Amino acid sequence: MCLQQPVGVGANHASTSTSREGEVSRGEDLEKEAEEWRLHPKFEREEVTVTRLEETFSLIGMVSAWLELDSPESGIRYDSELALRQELAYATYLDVRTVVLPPPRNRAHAADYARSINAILNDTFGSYMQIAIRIPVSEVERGTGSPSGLLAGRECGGLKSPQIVLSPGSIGGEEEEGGLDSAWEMWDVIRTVCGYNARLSIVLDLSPPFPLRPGAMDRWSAEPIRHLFLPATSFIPNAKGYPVLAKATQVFLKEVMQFLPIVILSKTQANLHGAGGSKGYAEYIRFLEKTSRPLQAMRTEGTLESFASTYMDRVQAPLQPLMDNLQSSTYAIFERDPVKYERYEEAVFQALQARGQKPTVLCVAGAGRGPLIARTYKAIQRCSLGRTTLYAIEKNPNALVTLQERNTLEWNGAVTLFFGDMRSVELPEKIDILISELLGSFGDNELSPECLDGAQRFLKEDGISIPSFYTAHVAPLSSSKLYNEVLHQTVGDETKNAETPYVVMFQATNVLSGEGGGVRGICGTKVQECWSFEHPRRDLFVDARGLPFSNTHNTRSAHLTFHIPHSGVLHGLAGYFEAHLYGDVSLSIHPETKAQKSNNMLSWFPFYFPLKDPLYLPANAELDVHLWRMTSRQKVWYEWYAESFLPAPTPTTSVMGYITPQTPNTPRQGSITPVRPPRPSPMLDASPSVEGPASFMDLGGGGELSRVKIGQTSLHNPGGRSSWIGL
Ligand SMILES: C[S@@+](CC[C@H](N)C(=O)[O-])C[C@H]1O[C@@H](n2cnc3c(N)ncnc32)[C@H](O)[C@@H]1O
Repeated sequence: MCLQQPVGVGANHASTSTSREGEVSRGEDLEKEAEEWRLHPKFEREEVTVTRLEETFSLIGMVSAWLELDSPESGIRYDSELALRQELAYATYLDVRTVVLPPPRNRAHAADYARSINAILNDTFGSYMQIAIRIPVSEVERGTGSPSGLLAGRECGGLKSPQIVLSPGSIGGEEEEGGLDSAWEMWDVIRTVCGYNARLSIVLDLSPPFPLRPGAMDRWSAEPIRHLFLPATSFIPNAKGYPVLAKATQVFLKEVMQFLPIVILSKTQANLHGAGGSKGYAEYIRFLEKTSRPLQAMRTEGTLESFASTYMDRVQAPLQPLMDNLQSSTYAIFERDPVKYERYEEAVFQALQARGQKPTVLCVAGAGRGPLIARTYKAIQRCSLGRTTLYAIEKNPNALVTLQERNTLEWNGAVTLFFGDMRSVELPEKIDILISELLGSFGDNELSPECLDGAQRFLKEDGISIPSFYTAHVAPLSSSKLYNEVLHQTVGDETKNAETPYVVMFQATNVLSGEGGGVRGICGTKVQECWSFEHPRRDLFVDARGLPFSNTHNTRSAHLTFHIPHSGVLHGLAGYFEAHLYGDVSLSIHPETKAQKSNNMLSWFPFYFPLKDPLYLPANAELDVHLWRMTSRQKVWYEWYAESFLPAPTPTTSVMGYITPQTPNTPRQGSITPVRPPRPSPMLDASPSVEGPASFMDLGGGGELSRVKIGQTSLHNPGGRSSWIGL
């Protein structure tokens, strides 16, 4: 929907007539015409490229590229917004569902651009229309700064590669460094001002140059990318002259293909490459699609990705198997896991083997529909060692019926079933091996610690628990999709929803933390351990029945510090667990160990602690995360809170060892004078050479750094007011 520039836009730039009089009169005419247009905007037939409904099915409308919603001149901004409304009204008339807007170009006026978009999103017209903002990933080329805000991308259809223009001094005089993150920052301003409106998305413009800094593109995977814009100029010829993409662009594209974006190719008819013709570009994109690992994993049966493909980025309330009685269909989903039960069988097998010929009493606590009994039974048969006795406990009366049936049909009555809560049921004798699977996505969130504390009284002195040990882990997460999901739920109020942890199969997310100690060298790893639980616990004070007096020993707290190498927005915390079953057998959903410990295990999606309000984190920030596991007599709950800091020189510290340049007022050349190290810039993204403690030296420092606080979240879920797990 390419329009000519209406008279109103830029009319106050005026003309170059030869005579002064003519100039004045032409100026007046233009102004009058502009006023008429402002009052009643309308198109002439020859100003539009489509007119009929039949032409607009699946059409993506390209809004005129000359619109300057972020012009430094308020008149141009005003007229641009009017012209945009005119185009969108016409697009709505023709039922166009998606329109692409030209990129913001002027960081200093990104808020103006954002305000206009927000006003338009809140207008009644086009309420089904997706507004896609074209965002170029290419970094600012030094020296292109111009206050005019419009250097490129003016031509119709916006096929020219847009550039970002920084107004002089727009980012606190740090133009050079600020440019690195400008495109993302402008997008961040727009979506924040627009309240994370679900109708707003990104057309990621991959026009060259493609950013090569490590981690520079990661942040885009946490944003709503619905389209990719790929001009033929992004391609390079391969040895035979066919168009291909450079390695870094290929890697990025293969990764984002899991979001199923629409790829918009342009200039394919321009004969820029020797072979392949105009179809060569699309054929190459299809080839990348076929070799995209995440996409193919989603399409291959038996993988976690294919199992979870309909759950991607959907927040779900965690199960509460202690408080609720699960449905048969829920158990059936667990039982599809090809890995978890195999791991348990192996753990029981190893534990039995370690006991040799000794008679062994085993108990499966929380047996559900019996898959762990079946695997324990198999492990016993595989061992064919000494005499064994097998008990099972289940508190869900409905599942007990299935257990009774299976015991008769499959296990020849070899299992003695007990109905009730493992914290109160009595067994006829002490046992050697206690097998349970009461783990949640965060390890302890389905109250395995409390249940097993109650069941450990069955264990003999040297008895073992499978699992024996588990740990909870977190990482700071960015995802506008998840933020939206939590915000726009149909049930519950906003506070309650934002103070509830969820289970989510992450897709459009980005872990913001980096490895390495950060600028001050004190930060932990990318994903950090919060706490652990061990079973059985021999140090508990117990009553006459063998039950703990209180549950205070199961409270936990964690204070973790993360290094944030690239600027980003924190929307929540990702949670994971690792569990040691027995011997060398473990389970894990920790992103760095899951492939090695329990690859393709389907039973657990990661945990997600949302934030009520997003927290902006500049590059090189430190994020302190506080997490608490709290308990009362009736319930267990989590509280969470985060603070952000920037490394800064200690105010009183002066550092010896810098050779100052000679000026009339400084001592003779080569003398050593105390100077204060320059502040590491929040605008300068960390590169591999600036991630460790030594990096500060690279930044020109060398002195002690403390830190200044720059932000915080509220305390989430105090007293378990919004979410808790019933005991
Ligand atoms: C996560 S399911 C696991 C079921 C089955 N073991 C499996 O792996 O598929 C946990 C089971 O433990 C049961 N359960 C939870 N807490 C219990 C308790 N305190 N006493 C007895 N059963 C319990 C639940 O009813 C549920 O059947």
